[in-house]
Amino acid sequence: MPEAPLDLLLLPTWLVPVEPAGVVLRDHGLGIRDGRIALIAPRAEALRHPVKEMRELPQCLLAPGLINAHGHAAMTLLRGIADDLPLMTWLHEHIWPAEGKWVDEDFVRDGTDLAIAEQIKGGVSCFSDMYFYPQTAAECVHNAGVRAQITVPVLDFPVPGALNAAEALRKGLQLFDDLKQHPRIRIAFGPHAPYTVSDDKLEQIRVLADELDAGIHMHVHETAQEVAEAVSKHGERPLARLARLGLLGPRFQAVHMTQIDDEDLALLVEHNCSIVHCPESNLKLASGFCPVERLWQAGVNVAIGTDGAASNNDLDLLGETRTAALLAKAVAGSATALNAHSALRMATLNGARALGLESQTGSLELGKLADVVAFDLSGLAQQPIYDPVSQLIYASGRDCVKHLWVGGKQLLDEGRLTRMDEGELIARAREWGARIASK
Ligand SMILES: CSC[C@H]1O[C@@H](n2cnc3c(O)ncnc32)[C@H](O)[C@@H]1O
Ligand SMILES: [Zn+2]
Repeated sequence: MPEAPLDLLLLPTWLVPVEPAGVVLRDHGLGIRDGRIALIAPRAEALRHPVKEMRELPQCLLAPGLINAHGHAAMTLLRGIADDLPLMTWLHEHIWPAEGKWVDEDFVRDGTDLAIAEQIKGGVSCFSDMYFYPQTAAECVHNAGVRAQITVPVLDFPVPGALNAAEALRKGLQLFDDLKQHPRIRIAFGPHAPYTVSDDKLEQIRVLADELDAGIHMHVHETAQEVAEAVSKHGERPLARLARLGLLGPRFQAVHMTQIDDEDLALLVEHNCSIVHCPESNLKLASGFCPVERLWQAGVNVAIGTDGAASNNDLDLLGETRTAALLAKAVAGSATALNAHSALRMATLNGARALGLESQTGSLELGKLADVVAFDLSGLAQQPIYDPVSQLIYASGRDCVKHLWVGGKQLLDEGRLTRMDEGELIARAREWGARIASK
């Protein structure tokens, strides 16, 4: 049988598979067939394969698409509405009142589309979302062609789209059912935080997540205040409470974790949990510092997230990765902490692992989905190039993102969105901005 032709052969100057770690392949080709990576070979060998389409990518670094492991997509429409405030003031006095007033299905649709477009332009092939009207966010993901974990938000009080936790879970279970075969969307549970979800609901979520083999994604230990209040009210740290309730395990995604004592670390290791580190949101809200190097040394999987655009204020995962690499050194008091290759791994394969997708995406390996980003390193500010990964993490901005494929489908071509109308997205966002600012 003659070999079936590749659908697409990409020929970059550098190919960084992420797995194996630390490898940079020069002058190699990556072939895609049926949405998956079908070939990685030296250029001359790759060119001997039959191909339908070939793309030369001179001075480009080809890497796995970036994975934004925590965000609130539709909050793009609240970008800059309440800056320079600590978490609880920001949330109680500004964000929750604004969400109560403005968030409906149209808000979520327009805000999520804007977030998806911003992320595609920033090289993100997959993101995690925790927001209201998850069914609407799922529709946006479906239409845009990206990959996502959509979480079902659960809180003890009424929120947009659900009068109570029971309604949120009922609608969430319907979403699980509707999307269980979706090739790009994975549904998970999103209990908001230990201070907003009571034990009975957490226990219910544990049972459902076990039954459905689903992820549990939650803000945990975001600030020292959260931990101190829990200890003074209940005599227990929030992570210890979650362990007692049986929530911790390999499907548990603890977002933030700026406060980690020895017992917390032991729990994270014992239960093989993932952490989602959101350094810029933590810096801007002065929430604290996640001890990334300590976690890394202990073998805990650490992924990266931007958090929402109202606390970051962008969805720039490449920038976030640079911040993470720099901050890890300052927090560890060691310049060797989190080097550029490890930082890129956090932004790709570790994100995939946190979301339970590591067998499918997060690295450029044969058989994996073709979620691939091409960064253009030909610019003046990136010269000379000793190590292209160092140049990407420490010397490049998201303007160098040139192409993005998700499952082999091109969503960004020469920096332009292929499926979304940028002008229309901007117009819709401006309309929301004008409406919200006028009230
Ligand atoms: C369950 S829907 C999401 C809910 O979370 C709020 N939120 C956004 N960022 C944060 C954060 O850093 N900590 C806690 N809560 C946050 C968002 O505004 C929604 O209300
Ligand atoms: Zn968040």
